[in-house]
Amino acid sequence: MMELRNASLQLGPNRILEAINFSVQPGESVCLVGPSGCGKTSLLRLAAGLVDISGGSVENRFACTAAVFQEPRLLPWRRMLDNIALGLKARSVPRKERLEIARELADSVGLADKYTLFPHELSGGMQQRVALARALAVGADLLLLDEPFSALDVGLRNEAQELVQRLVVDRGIASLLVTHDLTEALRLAHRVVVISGSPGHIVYEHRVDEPFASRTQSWLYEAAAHLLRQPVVNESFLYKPQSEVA
Ligand SMILES: Nc1ncnc2c1ncn2[C@@H]1O[C@H](COP(=O)(O)OP(=O)(O)OP(=O)(O)O)[C@@H](O)[C@H]1O
Repeated sequence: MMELRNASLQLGPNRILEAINFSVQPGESVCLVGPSGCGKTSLLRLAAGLVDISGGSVENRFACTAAVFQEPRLLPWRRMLDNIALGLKARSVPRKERLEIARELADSVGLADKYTLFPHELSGGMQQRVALARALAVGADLLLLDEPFSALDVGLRNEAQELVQRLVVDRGIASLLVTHDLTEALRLAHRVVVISGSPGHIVYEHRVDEPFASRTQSWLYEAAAHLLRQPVVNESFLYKPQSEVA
């Protein structure tokens, strides 16, 4: 599992996060939601070990953690299949084997006919799917996903959420997903964690007991409306950082 205990983060003069206590269990899908600037990405970076914690502790006992960011961050000079296989190369997996794994993953994210294309020949949604396949290729048991669908339009977003559900959540890969979209969180999470304030802190946690198969569009809207009726959640979504207050 991965656990943050009383974690805080200070970047330069700014106190970004404070008193963060939460964990991700094996196979669990946790979604972090909250208004822009509340520190969701910073929390993910803490979890990924990309920034140093300022107080408290972060412990990651997962065997392999991989991340997918807002931008796909593919290597422009590498073909699609080689981009998926990148992490395997770093782990010295022989070329034949890594291409086999990459092909299988390319197929599972719906890019079977695009093996030899370069990133600039792929649409934004396709590039995002390559990034997801690349993270899955290394056999991660914890995936950190930072708003991977935010740049996609509604139809593609729906498709990408379906992929994450099928390839990550249903396969029992633990995930920590940042989004500012409550319905997206409610669709994919076992647990939704709401962050707000400055410094950012956890204001609400919500376990989602509805089976994934029953989370229809109308259920999602209903569940989001229910969450937004909780005063602390409602306030957090109305919250504006001091810098944005006129
Ligand atoms: N390197 C840094 N130095 C100082 N402050 C930073 C740094 N990186 C981020 N911040 C500040 O930390 C706060 C939280 O930023 P963060 O990107 O984690 O929020 P977020 O909730 O992910 O926002 P969004 O939803 O808009 O992506 C912001 O006020 C931001 O300006």
